[in-house]
Amino acid sequence: MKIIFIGAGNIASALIGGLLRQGISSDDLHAIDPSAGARKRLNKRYPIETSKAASSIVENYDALILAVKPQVMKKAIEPLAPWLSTQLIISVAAGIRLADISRWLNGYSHVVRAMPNIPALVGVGATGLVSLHSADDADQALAERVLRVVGEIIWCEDESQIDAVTAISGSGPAYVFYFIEAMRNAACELGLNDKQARALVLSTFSGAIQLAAQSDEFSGILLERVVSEGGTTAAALQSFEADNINKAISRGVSAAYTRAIQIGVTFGKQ
Ligand SMILES: NC(=O)C1=CN([C@@H]2O[C@H](COP(=O)(O)OP(=O)(O)OC[C@H]3O[C@@H](n4cnc5c(N)ncnc54)[C@H](O)[C@@H]3O)[C@@H](O)[C@H]2O)C=CC1
Ligand SMILES: O=C(O)[C@@H]1CCC=N1
Repeated sequence: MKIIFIGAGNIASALIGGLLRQGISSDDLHAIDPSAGARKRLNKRYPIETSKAASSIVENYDALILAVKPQVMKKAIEPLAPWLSTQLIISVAAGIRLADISRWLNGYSHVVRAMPNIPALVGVGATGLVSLHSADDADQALAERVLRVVGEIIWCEDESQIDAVTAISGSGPAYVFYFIEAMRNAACELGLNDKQARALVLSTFSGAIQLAAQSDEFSGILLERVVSEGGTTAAALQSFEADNINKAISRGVSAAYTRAIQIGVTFGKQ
């Protein structure tokens, strides 16, 4: 399974790191990026070959992962068209729709959209996938093989669901890091030092997540187990409710979803 990345930034780096950690050979990976800085940063961490522009080497790979920003996608992929025959295209860009990618590649049919997330770096990513109707079983099987290496995958039935995946698990690690930072700051305000705060907050997140994953019960029931009437947790939860934190999270996720749709519409007009 030979994979070439178009774009060598944050998500490409997480996927490359994850693939290498899970035993994919560095000889089977390549990254193209016009930025010398991006290539240098990648090569500092991973010993894979890189190039500054697309060339006929694209023909030697089974899958191309498009990992550029949505606004430069058209410009980045148009030069690839002459070297495509049966290779699978996997776009990880937020919003950019399958039909537009196919059109920019002169009607190329082997296209899948994937929305991974950065825990892929440590093999525990979550990826949603959706394919063009014209993509065949072999395309879907290869996309699954590539992304399963770095974590869980789910298939979406229609393309609008991938925008929901983007808002939940694509952007989601940032929401979790935001909550972690807020808890760390709160711990320090209460007099714990930064080392203590980091240890307690990370163990609490990791412990709660493992408990929820290993339990048959909904997280709402697990939450109730922590709450004592008139106790400390109840005091915190009443304060969260008064601040409408639940609604604020829902509004934030909706904003991400709406933005994914806007990105698709705006940049798909090109
Ligand atoms: N960062 C994340 O957690 C996730 C990002 N994504 C998607 O992945 C894409 C990339 O995001 P990041 O890695 O965060 O951005 P980034 O800015 O870190 O990386 C993008 C890279 O593309 C390169 N690039 C620009 N023009 C190019 C061209 N013509 N050919 C090849 N490379 C070119 C840039 O030099 C840069 O290194 C976006 O579309 C984003 O929606 C998807 C899932 C998660
Ligand atoms: O923020 C973004 O647009 C990308 C998509 C999901 C995570 N990062």
